[in-house]
Amino acid sequence: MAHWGYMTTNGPSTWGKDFPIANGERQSPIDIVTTAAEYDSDVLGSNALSTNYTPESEVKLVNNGHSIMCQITKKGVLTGGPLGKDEYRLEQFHLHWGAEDNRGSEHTVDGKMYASELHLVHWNASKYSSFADAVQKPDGLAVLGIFITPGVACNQFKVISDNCGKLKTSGAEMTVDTTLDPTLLLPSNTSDYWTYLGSLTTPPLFESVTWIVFKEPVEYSKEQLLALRNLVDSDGNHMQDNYRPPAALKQRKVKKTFT
Ligand SMILES: COCCCN1C=C(N)c2cc(S(N)(=O)=O)sc2S1(=O)=O
Ligand SMILES: [Zn+2]
Repeated sequence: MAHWGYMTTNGPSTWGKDFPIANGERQSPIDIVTTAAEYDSDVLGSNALSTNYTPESEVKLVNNGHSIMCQITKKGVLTGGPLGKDEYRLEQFHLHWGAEDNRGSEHTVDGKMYASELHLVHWNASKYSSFADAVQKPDGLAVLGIFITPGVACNQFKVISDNCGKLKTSGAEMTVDTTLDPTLLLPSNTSDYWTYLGSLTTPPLFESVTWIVFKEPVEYSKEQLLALRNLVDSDGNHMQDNYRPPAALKQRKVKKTFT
């Protein structure tokens, strides 16, 4: 099987061959049509989404051939909002981005694409015994989606962007001794978000993700975005445009926590 990627020959339009769920009923990302999203005070309003992350003392960065990923060892927890009482544990975060600032995010808002999108991946530790056990369950994962727009540098992201040069090739890994507080990667407003039931946006495309996409974007500097674009993917090309375009909403409703 030719390895999946984002080129014409192995990109999102070809994934259905090896991963038929690509045309499933709850695929991600989606275009968020803001006027169609339903404000749902009781489910969402009652218990606010809450993150309780412990700052990492060292981070493991991996160029996995289709993104740059930061593996988390501390036991940060996400709960509340659409997740109810279940506690979801932070496992890793990674990003998707474009070759230019006008594209790169996976979710779009009324058709608008951002320059990049950060994904904090969590698994339901209240119901499952491990990440691998949770990854295929319909309520197994929760991913926070944060839009990224060019602007001032994000200090907390510096530990990743300053090391991209040493992670150039696919498979490269490194451990960096530094404190990283994942809370500081989030927008200042974490009350306003859209949420819906979806999937992984890369193969194996498991339909196991409760998506929480924040309305407020965060800023990264041009240099930080360029650092991402200089990474090299598993085909030896510049890792750019590693985003899946929006999938059909089908019979789903998007909820929002703000009016
Ligand atoms: C057995 O392992 C199956 C896949 C494990 N993962 C791999 C991804 N490519 C991936 C993409 C994710 S995304 N883009 O939907 O956040 S989350 C995620 S993941 O759950 O961390
Ligand atoms: Zn992702």
